[in-house]
Amino acid sequence: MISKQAMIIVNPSSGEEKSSLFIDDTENMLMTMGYQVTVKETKKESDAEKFAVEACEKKVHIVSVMGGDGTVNEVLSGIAEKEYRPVIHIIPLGTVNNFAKALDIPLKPKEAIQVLENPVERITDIGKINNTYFINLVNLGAIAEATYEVTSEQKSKLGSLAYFMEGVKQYTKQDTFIVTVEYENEVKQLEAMLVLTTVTDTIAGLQHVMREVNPDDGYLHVFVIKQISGFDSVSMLSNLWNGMLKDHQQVAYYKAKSIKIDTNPKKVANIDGDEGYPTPLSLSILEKHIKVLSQKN
Ligand SMILES: Nc1ncnc2c1ncn2[C@@H]1O[C@H](COP(=O)(O)OP(=O)(O)OP(=O)(O)O)[C@@H](O)[C@H]1O
Repeated sequence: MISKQAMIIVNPSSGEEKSSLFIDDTENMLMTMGYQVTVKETKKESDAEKFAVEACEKKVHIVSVMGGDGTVNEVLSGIAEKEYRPVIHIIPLGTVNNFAKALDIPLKPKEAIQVLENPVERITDIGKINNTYFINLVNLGAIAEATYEVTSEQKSKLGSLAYFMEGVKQYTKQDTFIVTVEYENEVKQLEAMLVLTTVTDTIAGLQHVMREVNPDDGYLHVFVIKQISGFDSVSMLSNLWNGMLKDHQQVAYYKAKSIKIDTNPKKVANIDGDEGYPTPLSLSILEKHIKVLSQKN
């Protein structure tokens, strides 16, 4: 008899580089459950995606991912448009672990491994951006060369979005850009500081902060944050905290199956100071596409 197949995809560089402590436990648990297990270790960018493609081709039943959001994103990108898609089990080892938080996956690795014993299967959408995929958030906008100071404690407590809001106090007009949103045959042009497009309700490490968002609701949720003052940034943070970002007067909100976003200038850095995406961007949603194991509430 051919036994059921499982694959463990490990990024040894994720978070605090503690993956080696948990590989054996995961492998043993899967073997006890009757799986034949292959362990794949990533060495560089795209390895996790490549292994995930292989898992689809070999019709592996379950893929356990040990890593942070970057690794999970690569794995989900690898399986996104395959006809056969394995069930995904996540052992969060990153620093932020947005996706795990959004799906209520335990953040302690040992507890995340134990999810295998008594899982609930959750189905989630996945976002498509041009020809790649995203599981949480696409953000456009940053305050260039921010000089503001936030303690690392504040940053880890509030997340990088709060850090961004703090920076608003230093903001100058040059930090805005023109965003054109094409949505349900309408074209809207706005002056924006930040555009957030999300599939899940967890952003910048802040868990369940967007009441209108569910990972399986079949929609992209776009928040265009217009020009804001220091005063606005405080009230906006409070709205975010209470799950009401979309209701803030300086926020334009769109719920869409697909949306086109263009900016002027063409390339806008993102919150974390990365280069960001060159625009125009074409975003869409693949509905109820990925099966992820989580815990019972
Ligand atoms: N062996 C490796 N050594 C160094 N970098 C690696 C290795 N394998 C993969 N990578 C890189 O690690 C990146 C993903 O890291 P990941 O997001 O999982 O961890 P993290 O940054 O600590 O977590 P988080 O995103 O939650 O903060 C991938 O984009 C990939 O390029």
